[in-house]
Amino acid sequence: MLTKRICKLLPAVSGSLALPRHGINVIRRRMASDPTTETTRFDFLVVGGGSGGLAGARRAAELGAITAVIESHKLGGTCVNVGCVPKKVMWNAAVHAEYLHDHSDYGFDVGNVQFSWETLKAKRDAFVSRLNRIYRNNLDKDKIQTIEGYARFTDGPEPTVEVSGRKYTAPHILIATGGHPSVVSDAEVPGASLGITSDGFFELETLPKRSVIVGAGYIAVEMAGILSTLGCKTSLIIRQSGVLRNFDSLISTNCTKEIQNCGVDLWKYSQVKSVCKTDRGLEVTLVTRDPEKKDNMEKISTIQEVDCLLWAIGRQPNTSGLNIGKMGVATDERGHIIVDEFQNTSRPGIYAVGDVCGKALLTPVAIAAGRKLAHRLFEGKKDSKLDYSCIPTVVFSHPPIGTVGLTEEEAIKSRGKENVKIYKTSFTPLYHAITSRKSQCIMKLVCVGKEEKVVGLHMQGLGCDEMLQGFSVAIKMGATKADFDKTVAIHPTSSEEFVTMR
Ligand SMILES: Cc1cc2nc3c(=O)[nH]c(=O)nc-3n(C[C@H](O)[C@H](O)[C@H](O)COP(=O)(O)OP(=O)(O)OC[C@H]3O[C@@H](n4cnc5c(N)ncnc54)[C@H](O)[C@@H]3O)c2cc1C
Ligand SMILES: NC(=O)c1ccc[n+]([C@@H]2O[C@H](COP(=O)([O-])OP(=O)(O)OC[C@H]3O[C@@H](n4cnc5c(N)ncnc54)[C@H](OP(=O)(O)O)[C@@H]3O)[C@@H](O)[C@H]2O)c1
Ligand SMILES: N[C@@H](CCC(=O)N[C@@H](CS)C(=O)NCC(=O)O)C(=O)O
Repeated sequence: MLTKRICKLLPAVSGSLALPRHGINVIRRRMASDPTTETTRFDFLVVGGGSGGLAGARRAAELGAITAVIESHKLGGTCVNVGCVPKKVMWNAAVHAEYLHDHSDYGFDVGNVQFSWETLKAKRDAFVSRLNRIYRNNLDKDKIQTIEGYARFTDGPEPTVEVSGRKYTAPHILIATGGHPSVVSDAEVPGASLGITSDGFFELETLPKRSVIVGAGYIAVEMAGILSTLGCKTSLIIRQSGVLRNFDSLISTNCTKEIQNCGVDLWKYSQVKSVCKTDRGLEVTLVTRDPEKKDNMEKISTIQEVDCLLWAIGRQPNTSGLNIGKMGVATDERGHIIVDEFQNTSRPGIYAVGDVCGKALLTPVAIAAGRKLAHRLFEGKKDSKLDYSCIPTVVFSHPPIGTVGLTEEEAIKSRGKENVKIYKTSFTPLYHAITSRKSQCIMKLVCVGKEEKVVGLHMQGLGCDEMLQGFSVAIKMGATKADFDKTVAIHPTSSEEFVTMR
């Protein structure tokens, strides 16, 4: 069963493994060590063995390029080790906890159910370690050299990368070094370093009893939902009135409600003022200034006996140690590498993909950009580039959110209010017809022009995570509202509402 699941996650494990077409002799010839400079040469040198780097490297090798991947930590990068994969395991566990509440309504007497975080963590860690090994095997099978260590650029007649005193070069070097969680310094918030980030969340050995999460984005919403649903008293501290403020307003408003519906204690218009350690845990002092209240007075509150303070306030690119400034690789004010639509940096022969570029920080985006680049460089497909429009994304909240394309606000801004037509609905899914626990399903279609082209689709509700991919295909193909209406509904499902909206 596990093997089957891994294969689904990693198609190449079970599928045919494409070896470089030129064979091993060519590898010897092109992966040559220059005895005068002791620099090893490849066709393609990839810095970072995460989603984008691995995908780009493997596609390049398949297309015949002699390739190496440099990784300083664990193969698989953020997604495999401290991101999507372990997060989804935790979300699945939380979904079990939710369903447990509904079992008696569905006629099951499950008695006194015990939950072991320790068991879950051990199984999750074992799975992640297995993925690390699979990725290593995949690289070996594809004849891609894995170089362990931290890469740093050194300039010379050509861009060169140094790892543990050894030098490597290639006519094409890809930077796919991802990012790391942003932190608040103790100077900004005294005691801030007593907290952890999402990386630390995956190291927790026991389920915290009392957690405080700071942030209003994907990670804050997902981790607050997981902890609260698994039984930890959880407070979420947000600076404004709602979470996910960059999402469509319907999603932001509804998710802000749902997060409280799953037991999270939400502190709006609040920020952490200070943190201190007591013998009963952390004491987190908050400052709240609520503009919705008449007096709008600053209020100071304290949350005590906190055993997990988690900062989830965004991510920073891994560029500071690369020495790329001296290479003529331009970065923005936050350190993200600036690339054009073909992932070219400002230095010819050096490219960047994934989180390090700071645009759409999602695994499939990094993978797709890496693969498109490989086709351009090693298959001569000069127009091969990723189209960054209409990228579907799911937030694994409770219930999950699915969203693709323009928000209502973006459509109005770009097309004018008179050219935008909105269809929306809100209902209680049939699953909840007989449960005392309820969650809503909300849906919105954003259409533009006379033809009512669907340019945005936003939803939150049971099953919305798995519902999104198919609708994204239709929207990418340019479907109109009439195309949606022409499609016969599937009953009884929540997704049918999208083809019967009026
Ligand atoms: C908690 C969390 C949950 C997430 N959930 C999802 C999700 O559900 N769905 C989704 O699509 N995305 C999710 N993401 C985002 C996703 O993980 C990233 O977008 C994706 O991993 C980016 O891939 P990348 O290749 O750009 O970088 P990474 O995967 O971060 O890989 C970069 C690699 O480069 C290595 N590296 C860095 N510097 C050097 C150096 N100088 N030398 C050698 N190696 C170096 C790092 O060790 C790392 O392995 C999540 C992220 C987090 C943090
Ligand atoms: N399911 C998924 O696909 C998934 C899951 C996890 C992560 N990711 C990716 O990883 C990225 C990083 O996730 P993230 O949640 O860390 O970042 P994020 O989604 O960018 O959200 C961070 C939010 O935290 C708030 N914030 C920023 N600084 C703050 C501060 N000093 N104090 C309090 N709040 C602050 C901001 O919200 P306000 O401005 O509203 O205050 C900001 O939008 C995401 O953007 C996403 O692309 C994807
Ligand atoms: N469905 C994906 C593969 C699954 C996937 O996204 N895997 C993540 C980690 S579990 C990844 O980073 N893959 C990099 C790679 O497959 O090269 C694809 O082939 O595009």
